[in-house]
Amino acid sequence: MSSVSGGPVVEARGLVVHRGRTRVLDDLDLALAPGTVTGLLGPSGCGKTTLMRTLVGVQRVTAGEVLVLGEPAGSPGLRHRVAYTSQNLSVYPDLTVRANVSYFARLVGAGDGQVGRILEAVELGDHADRRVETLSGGQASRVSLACALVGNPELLVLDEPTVGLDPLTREALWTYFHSLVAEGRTLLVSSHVMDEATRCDDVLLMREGRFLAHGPIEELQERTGTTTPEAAFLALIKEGR
Ligand SMILES: Nc1ncnc2c1ncn2[C@@H]1O[C@H](COP(=O)(O)OP(=O)(O)OP(=O)(O)O)[C@@H](O)[C@H]1O
Repeated sequence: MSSVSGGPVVEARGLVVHRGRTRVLDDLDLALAPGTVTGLLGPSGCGKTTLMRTLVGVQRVTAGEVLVLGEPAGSPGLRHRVAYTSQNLSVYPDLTVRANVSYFARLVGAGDGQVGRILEAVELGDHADRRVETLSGGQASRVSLACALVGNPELLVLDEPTVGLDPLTREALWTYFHSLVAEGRTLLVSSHVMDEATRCDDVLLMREGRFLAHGPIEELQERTGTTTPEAAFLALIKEGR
């Protein structure tokens, strides 16, 4: 699936980003392996969204280099190969679920069969003919997700995709994410919920614009002598002081 012959799908070096006067990303190095799901975890305001915006090329970079699938982040050639869902809804509220997803499908040349498959995958098949404005917040955010997924992107950058979801839907979504990984796609998924670390191949623990650690959560727990992602995170903060 990855076009960079086994090399990292995302590679950042010396990445610095300012927002206003704040240095929000502070000299980050990062490599994401193909066919993995990485959890980007850290407290509110630590820079997760800013990092994701940088990877998809919509954030002004102060310094450093970011390559995605071998090309500079935001290159036109990456448009259909990289999908991003933000925390804001990016769909048309007055259109039905199916009309929204079909619209995005046409933009990327995907067929009706793919629209149906995606709607089932995000558990919106039963709501396909409802207007988005009549859905709950969690349902509406899954419409955004379906729109992002419909083009079969190689890299998916998903900002808090499971926020506000009930446990069953959350479970179904993670099952779907793992099926994408099994196909060789690469996912970066942010979350406030530390427990979601256990669903990821690797976690990136972030604090105040820097990475505290990057690796499988089991290894980080072992290294810190802890038994939960939350405790590992707290131990790593103490270690870093
Ligand atoms: N448009 C902006 N102008 C100035 N500063 C900003 C802007 N957007 C975000 N920031 C600041 O950048 C820092 C990182 O914000 P960011 O949204 O990347 O964090 P986050 O980890 O995604 O937070 P959350 O989990 O709450 O979404 C915060 O200190 C925030 O106040």
